[in-house]
Amino acid sequence: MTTTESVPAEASPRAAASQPLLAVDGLGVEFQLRDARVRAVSDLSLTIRAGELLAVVGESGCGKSVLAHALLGLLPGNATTTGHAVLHHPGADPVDLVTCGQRQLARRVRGRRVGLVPQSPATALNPVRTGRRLLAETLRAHGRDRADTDRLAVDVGLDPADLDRYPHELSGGMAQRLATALALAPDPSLLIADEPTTGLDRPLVDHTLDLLRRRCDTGAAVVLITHDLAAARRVADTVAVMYASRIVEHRDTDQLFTAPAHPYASALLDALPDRAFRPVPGDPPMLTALPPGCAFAPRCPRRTDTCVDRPQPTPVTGGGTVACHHPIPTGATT
Ligand SMILES: Nc1ncnc2c1ncn2[C@@H]1O[C@H](COP(=O)(O)OP(=O)(O)OP(=O)(O)O)[C@@H](O)[C@H]1O
Ligand code: NI
Repeated sequence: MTTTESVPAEASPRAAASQPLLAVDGLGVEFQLRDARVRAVSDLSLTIRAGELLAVVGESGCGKSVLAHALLGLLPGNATTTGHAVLHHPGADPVDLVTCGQRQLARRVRGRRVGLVPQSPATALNPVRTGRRLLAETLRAHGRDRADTDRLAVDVGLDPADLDRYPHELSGGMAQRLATALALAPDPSLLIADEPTTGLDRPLVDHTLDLLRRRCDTGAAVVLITHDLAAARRVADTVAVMYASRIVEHRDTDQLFTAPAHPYASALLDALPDRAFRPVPGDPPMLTALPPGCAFAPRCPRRTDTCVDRPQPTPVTGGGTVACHHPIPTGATT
């Protein structure tokens, strides 16, 4: 804790939840291909607070993983990133993750203040080291006790004996849990978990989700990227719904699930087995040829001529934002 902090570090998680940790403003990512440009993230703005678990949901290819990689400076050379993503940290200067450069990201941010559970962990693990060695090295690099390896394994639902295996000896689900343990080892203030429950059976899915929730309850923040809307509902405080590179709705979890405002969010919820179990009609657009207006309009039952203009995110009664010319009335009173 520093004397300049207005909220004491030992404040309750509820109090900590008022501190902005990451402020993303106008983030854009474009990939240059030989004969086309892929617009993977467009004008994306959001704030994540300490103690908050934000779920990012949306159909395959809408830009969720690119968003994660942009925040960590992990995009390939054909990517151009614009906008800002300012990470605040008690007792340290804020860092703009978009403009600060690879050196700062590597030395001060990646795997320290911000941890990533990658979407395909099996390929991200060093093949010539056992899980125990990978974990012990990460712990030591961050000044933590190597003996914590077993505790971290148990935390993520891994049998400590499995830490003595090499990555190729791990099942997909085991590699997934090891990747989560590696991301947690430095005790990051922000954890970005990209589909962290892939390959896990239901009890381990719930175990992982509860682990992420507990991290937030002790003051860290988590971005959970997931296809699993039930998972988002179980643990997230807020949900950002992405469609074709943009956030189209960002609301409190209960409010979104009770009364979605964007027709796409509503269609996603209707696809759930315990609701209408009806897939979202039509296909998402190519990110190489996004329309100038609302990208969902061709699939949208509420579209009108107005939708040829791009809708901007606007506040929803009761909190949050929706980017739609014809949002579904949410019924909220204040
Ligand atoms: N290096 C790259 N070069 C060109 N296009 C890319 C590159 N990486 C990703 N893309 C494109 O960016 C878009 C967004 O990809 P992204 O991986 O973020 O989707 P996603 O929402 O994470 O999907 P999923 O749910 O399947 O993981 C896709 O159209 C993808 O093809
Ligand atoms: Ni992805």
